[in-house]
Amino acid sequence: MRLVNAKEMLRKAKEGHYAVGHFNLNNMESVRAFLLAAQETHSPIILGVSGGTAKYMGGYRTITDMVEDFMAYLDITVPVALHVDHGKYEEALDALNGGFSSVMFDGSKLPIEENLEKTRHIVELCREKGVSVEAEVGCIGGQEDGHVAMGECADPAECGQIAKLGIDMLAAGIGNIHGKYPADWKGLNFEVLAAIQKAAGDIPLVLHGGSGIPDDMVRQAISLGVCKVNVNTECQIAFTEATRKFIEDGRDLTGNGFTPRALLADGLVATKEKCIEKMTLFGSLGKA
Ligand SMILES: O=C(O)C[C@@H](O)[C@H](O)C(=O)COP(=O)(O)O
Ligand SMILES: [Zn+2]
Repeated sequence: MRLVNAKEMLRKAKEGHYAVGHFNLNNMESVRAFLLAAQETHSPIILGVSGGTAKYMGGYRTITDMVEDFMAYLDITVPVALHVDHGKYEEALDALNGGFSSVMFDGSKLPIEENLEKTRHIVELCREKGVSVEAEVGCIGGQEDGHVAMGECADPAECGQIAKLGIDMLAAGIGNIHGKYPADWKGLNFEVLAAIQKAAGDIPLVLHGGSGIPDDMVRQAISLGVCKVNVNTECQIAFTEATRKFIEDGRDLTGNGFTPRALLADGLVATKEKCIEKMTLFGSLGKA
């Protein structure tokens, strides 16, 4: 199966009251781990690529070719969307030219008028190529410049404005943040989430910062209209901890003692298991 855009998988998720997992790629092992997890559980999946990952992995075209070739090699038959994550304007255009099937343009740090104008333009370009579009309103913070944000909430009126531009999904702050949540985090704001969904009509909503949110909050968010949940940090931790344990147990010294593929094998398995755990929580198993 070829890459698909995220429109149809999110429409089905909305109708079926579950969410599709968005998992960030970080290296070749993560490509393999997420594709195998989705195929094994018969789940649709969205593979997210940040600007940093695009640079690390050789640019958007290289990643498109790698994912498509892996899909053919592993005989992947479930729907897979390849999605720019938090794309700046130029990154969104590069990914569009590089064969991505879905694009997030993140104009949330711009004045709202500029965010609307640039999102409108990205939507026009993506429509021509059958590529789905995610927009963002109300900056979703994280640990930046040594300061841990506590989670901003977006303005539902602004969400209503951007939803009218023909986007396919909307990311809006509801108290969620990227990375590890601080101990005194107040939780998701479900009143704001309900108001945003009302303002955005039937546009599927996206929950960023999906690592570390208590399961019951994730379920409630899905029941209120979240159809895509982004996860990166928990998968990175799973990979790193498993790899560290492999070394600390001295297993890297078995065999010839210097094989990189063996060194990374446990990390791959741990990433796949974490992905399946999250897809189970999101309710997407068997929905491909
Ligand atoms: O960290 C990235 O580069 C990707 C994230 O911003 C992603 O969009 C996301 O929201 C995942 O959040 P996390 O699970 O808290 O890392
Ligand atoms: Zn994010």
